Amino acid sequence: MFIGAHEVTGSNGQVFGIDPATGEQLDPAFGGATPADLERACALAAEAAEPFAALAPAKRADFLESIAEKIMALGDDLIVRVMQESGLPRARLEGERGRTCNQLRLFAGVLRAGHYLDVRIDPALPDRAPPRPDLRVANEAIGPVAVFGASNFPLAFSVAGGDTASALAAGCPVVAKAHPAHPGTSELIGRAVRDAVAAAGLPEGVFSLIMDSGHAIGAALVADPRIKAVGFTGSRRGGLALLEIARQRAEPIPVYAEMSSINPVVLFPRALAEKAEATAKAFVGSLTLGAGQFCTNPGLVLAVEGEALDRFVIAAGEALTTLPAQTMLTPGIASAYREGVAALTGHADVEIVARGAEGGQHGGQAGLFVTSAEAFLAHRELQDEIFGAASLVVRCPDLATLGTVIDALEGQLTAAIHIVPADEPAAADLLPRLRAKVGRLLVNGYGTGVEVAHAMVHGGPYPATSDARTTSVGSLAIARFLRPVCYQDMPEALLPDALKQANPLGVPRLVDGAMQAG
Ligand SMILES: NC(=O)C1=CN([C@@H]2O[C@H](COP(=O)(O)OP(=O)(O)OC[C@H]3O[C@@H](n4cnc5c(N)ncnc54)[C@H](OP(=O)(O)O)[C@@H]3O)[C@@H](O)[C@H]2O)C=CC1
Ligand SMILES: O=C(O)CCC(=O)C(=O)O
Repeated sequence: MFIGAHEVTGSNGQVFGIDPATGEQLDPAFGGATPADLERACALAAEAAEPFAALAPAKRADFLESIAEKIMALGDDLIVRVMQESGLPRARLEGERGRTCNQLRLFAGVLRAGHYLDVRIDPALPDRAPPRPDLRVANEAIGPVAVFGASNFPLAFSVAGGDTASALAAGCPVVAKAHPAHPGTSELIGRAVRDAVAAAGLPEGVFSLIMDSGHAIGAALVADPRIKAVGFTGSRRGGLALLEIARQRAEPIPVYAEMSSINPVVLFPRALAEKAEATAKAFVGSLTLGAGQFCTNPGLVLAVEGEALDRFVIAAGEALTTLPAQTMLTPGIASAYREGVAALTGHADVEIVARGAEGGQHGGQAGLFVTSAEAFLAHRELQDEIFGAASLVVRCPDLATLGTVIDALEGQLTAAIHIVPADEPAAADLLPRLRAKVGRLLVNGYGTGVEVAHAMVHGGPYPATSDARTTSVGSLAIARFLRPVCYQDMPEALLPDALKQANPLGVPRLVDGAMQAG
């Protein structure tokens, strides 16, 4: 672990990585944090909060870029360890490393551009009746943030992933809790961040990495009064547990939890008639990407029954049958997947369309299933997330019933519609109902492979996330860790640089309601 600058082997139980391909326990043993380790990490984070928040944005940008450089400098040692701990293939992990570093660089750009500060100045109007005071507002860091690394993206959603990058960009110290599925990866990345903190001459409490051999330390981290927000990606049960801890604190805090989503894909009739087979092939590619271990995985297909949907189902089934099983991330995730699929196959109203090949100790065998709209509407459990490469096709008698199915859905990260121009009137009717459910609507594609960009939303209504107003991917993610602070009639010398009259940071500002470039 890294408790500030210090390398610490915890003495509170042990955490081992497991090679999911073989089930073999990987050396070395990592030690779990003691309450004293956690206390020190939180105390250091609290000490670092003010100086880190006050650091010039351009310096924080340099720091984020330096983390990216240090991650790249880990070279193949990093990739080899992540492969061992996750069972994910090299090409995917090299891509994920690139995404992780680009995410850090994206936030460096955000800091240099300055829009994130959302500076607004309403100059005093002393002659108005009543007089208006001088009002200046800018976003400021919320304080230390707890980040829970996700199992399924050991780099891009983990120790130096999107939550950490956006919190550090906002000027918030981070106490990261490693996911126990990849302790070795977490140590390597943690060292890169710790070294970047030292190289930038920042207070050591800007970053700590803790391990937990059970739930107690993670829970105590969320409960610690010095922590002001939490970032989490994982199960609904885990996210809700952390939300409950945060709610019961003397000072409740926001928990930004990204949890479960089945990402409906709506196949409109004309598109289905024109391109059922090609759509099915692309669908199976997205469904089985990374053994289906994406929260953006297309777990639900909605369409009007008929010959065109039959063609889609047959083509998707044929594509899926030929696929080998893929090693899942952990023994626990593989068995949860098998249980989820068993519940579906045992359901009286669900038919099996096709299964992929079996294989491997923790192999995920892909599956495609079909049910009726009537059964889907009657059985709420049919929309539970099955984390892995399983999807359910819901045959609807008509578009009106398809709309009713959409209305019955829980909140989702994404929904995809497949259309040709002749479907647009029907799509226009259903879009408002879909929009009410999701954070991102996409056309003729699938939600897997989220672009890290300024206009991305990786969020959505509960249970996709705990706060539909936010995103965990893309530059808007920084907003989760900022809060507006207004200065009224503050003397120039006491104002933060972002709000000084001469605009020393050169940031864009809304002055008396008019936008001024930086
Ligand atoms: N939709 C999605 O994006 C994802 C969904 N999942 C789902 O989650 C299941 C389990 O996967 P996993 O990644 O381990 O997700 P979990 O939600 O179980 O765990 C994620 C992190 O939260 C911690 N945690 C969970 N519950 C608590 C608690 N009550 N108190 C304190 N800390 C807690 C875990 O710690 P520890 O493990 O040490 O207990 C871990 O660090 C999968 O089978 C899948 O169903 C998983 C990943 C992504
Ligand atoms: O699809 C992606 O690229 C990201 C998916 C994701 O956020 C997740 O699985 O947790």
